Amino acid sequence: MLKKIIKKYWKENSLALVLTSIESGGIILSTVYLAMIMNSLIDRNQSEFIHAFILSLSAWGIALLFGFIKQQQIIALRREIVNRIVKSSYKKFHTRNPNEYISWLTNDMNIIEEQGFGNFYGGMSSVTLLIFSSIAIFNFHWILLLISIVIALIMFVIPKCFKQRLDKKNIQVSKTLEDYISKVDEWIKGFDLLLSYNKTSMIMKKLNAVNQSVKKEKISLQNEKAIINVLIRGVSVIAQYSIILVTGIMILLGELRAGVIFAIGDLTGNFFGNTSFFIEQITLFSSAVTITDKMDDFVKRLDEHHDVNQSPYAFSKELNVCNVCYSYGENRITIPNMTFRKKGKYAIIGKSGTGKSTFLNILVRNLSGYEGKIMIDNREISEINIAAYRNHMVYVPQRNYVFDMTLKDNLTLEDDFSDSRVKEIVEKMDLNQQYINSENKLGTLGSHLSGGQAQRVELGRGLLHAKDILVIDEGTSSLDAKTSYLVEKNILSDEDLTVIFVTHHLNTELQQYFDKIYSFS
Ligand SMILES: Nc1ncnc2c1ncn2[C@@H]1O[C@H](COP(=O)(O)OP(=O)(O)OP(=O)(O)O)[C@@H](O)[C@H]1O
Repeated sequence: MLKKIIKKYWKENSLALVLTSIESGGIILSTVYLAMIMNSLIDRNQSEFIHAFILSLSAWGIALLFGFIKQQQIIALRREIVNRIVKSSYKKFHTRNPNEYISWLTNDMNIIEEQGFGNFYGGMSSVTLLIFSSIAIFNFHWILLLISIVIALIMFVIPKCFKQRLDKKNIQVSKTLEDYISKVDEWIKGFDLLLSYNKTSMIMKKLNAVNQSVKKEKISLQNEKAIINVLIRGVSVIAQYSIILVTGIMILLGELRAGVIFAIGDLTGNFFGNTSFFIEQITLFSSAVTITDKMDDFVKRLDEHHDVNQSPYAFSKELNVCNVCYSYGENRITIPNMTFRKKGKYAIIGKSGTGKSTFLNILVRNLSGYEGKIMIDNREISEINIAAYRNHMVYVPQRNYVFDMTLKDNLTLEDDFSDSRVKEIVEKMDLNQQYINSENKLGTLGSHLSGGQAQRVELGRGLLHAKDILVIDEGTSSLDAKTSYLVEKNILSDEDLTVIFVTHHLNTELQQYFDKIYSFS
């Protein structure tokens, strides 16, 4: 994926390359500018002073611009990853622990930022300095440059021998970091529970264990890098001495003047120093690219896109469920035959584990690969464009999810709804009216709300967005009898909606509102 991004932003990269060259040139010229500034001060030459000063400022300006462009690349990569995650289907998204995505966008981005782009641009800078030194060495004698190039090529072979091991270690580090994020999420969130058991020390124990693995993998990666660097620098030192030796011989043979010996050390130091630096940087850069391979793999397995502007579709008569079975491996679940008429109200009851949530997940097309038929107005649901289908069906899942936004934003999900409609929903859900225009946020995962309030926010969101069919999975399980009666009655009184309501506590007083009650066994 990184390769793709680099290709896509090649124009900016090549610009950055030019800027790096100018920046490197600027670094060398800065001494000249300083000398010019000092000379102009001594000579009290005002125009020369301004000239040198502007040149000096321009060099630094370019360096700053270069830094800005470099930053843009990382932003682009983050955006690309988020874009790909957003486009994944329910099934693909859940092939991974959500914390892995968090790790991609945090840890992996840091690795790519430091080890990837940092080295990429550093490598570009070395190339420029390398070119300057080569020109200078060539100026003395072409044989010196030829020998330098041959040794430099040998140096390029060294990291190739270690490439596979380095890539593997980079991936290992990235994986242990994913694991670390997952464990931090799992155990830190369990704090309240563990506190009541006097077992918060478990957090320390579990996180220490996974931290040790991160440390071990990082040290192992660091060792690998150190071995490569020592070898490259070793060859670089030997190369410098060899060139000095050759220069000495050439002076004795009368091919070069004696003064060259004083300059060649510096020049070869620059040449081989930058060659080894370049090799190190490019090696680290290319192994950072390997991390993005796992993201590519994820993207290749995406099969479905959420394009909400797809062809229109309308629910006009009825939805039929006929001989549907779903298997989780060996566990085969049989769904009873059911019919849901437009604008009808249906309850689904049944013992825990009989497949009610599984059915709802099939119905809202989170799960595919079922046997049997689910027909909506005589059309198999899997044949309808998924985005268009979801536009008509709203699903309120068993586990509610409240974002750290205001009540209004949580209900509307930042869609356009009139204030009066939002107010009506807040009333129907028996939520506090004073929250409607409040700027107060509801806290991460609704931490500023009670369990029952969070559930009513989720139900309100569903009711507000539902156009045709509202599917609710135990949506009132955290509410007291009086509130759940009120909220359920308000939902069931909506004449235009088809409601499919899974519940463990069917309110006898509300039975009259249901057209049919289906029982799972
Ligand atoms: N992702 C999954 N992987 C494997 N098995 C699963 C998965 N989800 C559910 N199951 C199994 O499928 C069966 C039906 O689960 P489901 O959640 O649909 O039941 P339910 O009737 O909704 O239960 P409850 O009333 O307790 O919510 C259970 O045996 C459950 O263990």
